[in-house]
Amino acid sequence: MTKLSVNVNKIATLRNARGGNVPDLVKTSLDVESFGAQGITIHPRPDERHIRYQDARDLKKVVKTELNIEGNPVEKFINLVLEVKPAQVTLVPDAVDAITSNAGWDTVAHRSFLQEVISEFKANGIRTSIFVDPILEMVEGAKETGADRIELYTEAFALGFKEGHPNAVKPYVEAALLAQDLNLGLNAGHDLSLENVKFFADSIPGLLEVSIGHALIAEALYMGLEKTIESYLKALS
Ligand SMILES: CC(=O)[C@@H](O)[C@H](O)COP(=O)(O)O
Ligand SMILES: NCC(=O)COP(=O)(O)O
Repeated sequence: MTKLSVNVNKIATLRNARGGNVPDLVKTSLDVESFGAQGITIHPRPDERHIRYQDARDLKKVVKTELNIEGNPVEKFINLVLEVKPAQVTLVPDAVDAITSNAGWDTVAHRSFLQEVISEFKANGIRTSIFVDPILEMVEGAKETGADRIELYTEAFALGFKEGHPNAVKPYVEAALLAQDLNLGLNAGHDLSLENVKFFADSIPGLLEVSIGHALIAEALYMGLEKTIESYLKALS
């Protein structure tokens, strides 16, 4: 079974639009858990435009499933993760001004930096994952960094699938098989939705976790959060 970690960035975006505490990120995250999601993902960006660093501290106190913190390991982010000690940290090489994550790591060019950061997180008992494109050399490079898992960046799959090309999943299957051979755990995320997630999860061997936010929150506008999460859990079972 693949676990569902709900990315609650968009709840924070909505809250920040008015400056108060509606919707309440902590309450929504607890509801998400009570509806059956097996994890909560947050991606604090340096400008704190959605998730604030304080949100990570607040969520750590109450999340009973797995808290996954994603982000670019700049000093401020590293310090936050070491303070909060989530179940998992996912390293994403996003530029400060990026609208959203738009590429995986070059795990060969950044190997020694990633090795250093990962060993510090692991020494603090935090599971580590690296966001990568489905490129075999990058999966091999991720193994060399000492990471526990990789998260496959699924935007290209989502786009191909939407345009009627289910074979867009092929590079992901190959990357997943290599990850299995290398004994690297496998997560995936970005632009997954109720339309594509079942096909993706059924195609990918050894998929441990998907993190989904943007589409899930948009779908919940029509279906409600509880029913939407139920639909994802069914698709992933
Ligand atoms: C790592 C990743 O794929 C992202 O999708 C992400 O965490 C979402 O970030 P935004 O909510 O800022 O678009
Ligand atoms: N790691 C991906 C994630 O957390 C959510 O991405 P998206 O569903 O908002 O595109």
